[in-house]
Amino acid sequence: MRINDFFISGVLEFVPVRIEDERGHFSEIFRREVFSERIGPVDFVQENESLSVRQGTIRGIHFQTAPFAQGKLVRCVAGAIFDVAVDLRINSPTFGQHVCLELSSRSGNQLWIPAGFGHAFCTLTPNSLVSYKVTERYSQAHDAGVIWDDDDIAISWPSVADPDTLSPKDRNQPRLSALDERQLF
Ligand SMILES: Cc1cn([C@H]2C[C@H](O)[C@@H](COP(=O)(O)OP(=O)(O)O[C@H]3O[C@H](C)C(=O)[C@H](O)[C@H]3O)O2)c(=O)[nH]c1=O
Repeated sequence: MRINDFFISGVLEFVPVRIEDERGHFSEIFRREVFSERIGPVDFVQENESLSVRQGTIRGIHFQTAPFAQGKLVRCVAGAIFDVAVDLRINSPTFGQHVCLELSSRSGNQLWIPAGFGHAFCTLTPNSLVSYKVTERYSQAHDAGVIWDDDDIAISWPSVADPDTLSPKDRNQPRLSALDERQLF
């Protein structure tokens, strides 16, 4: 497992080893001891899957507020996505800054996004299937977000990004500057 870090502390890329043979490949996509050596003890309590049939589908920027803030281990099982993690930790020196990374079924890479971050992605292919483990269960009452094209966060979305694909919820997310500190981490 190769592990890469970024300029924002806590966010990591995991790239599992693929053992190829004439049938295809085998890969250990998660082994707790490898993960906890680097991240510390985490308990994944739920795993999600989302299929986006259209290239350019934008989902997010989402997070859950305390006490249901989620760490997420994200991978793209089919297709490819432009994945984004936004630092929403109030006291972080990189507050409001983001990491973006292509996740794809071809590379098998994964992004670890700690609690305290917003998460969003844009699909780069049709029928992109995203699977992610989370460290807290879903709580609709704690589901929150920031608008995808927030000026202060200033994500350079890929040219295929299509705002027409936004869910009604995502069309109406608040700007980062409009969020009350109690809604953040
Ligand atoms: C997240 C979630 C949603 N739902 C229900 C709520 C809605 O009825 C339906 C679709 O939810 P939503 O529109 O929030 O799905 P996405 O737009 O894919 O949101 C996700 O995408 C971004 C990128 C994320 O990182 C979050 O995990 C998550 O918010 O699934 C559940 O039943 N359980 C859940 O854990």
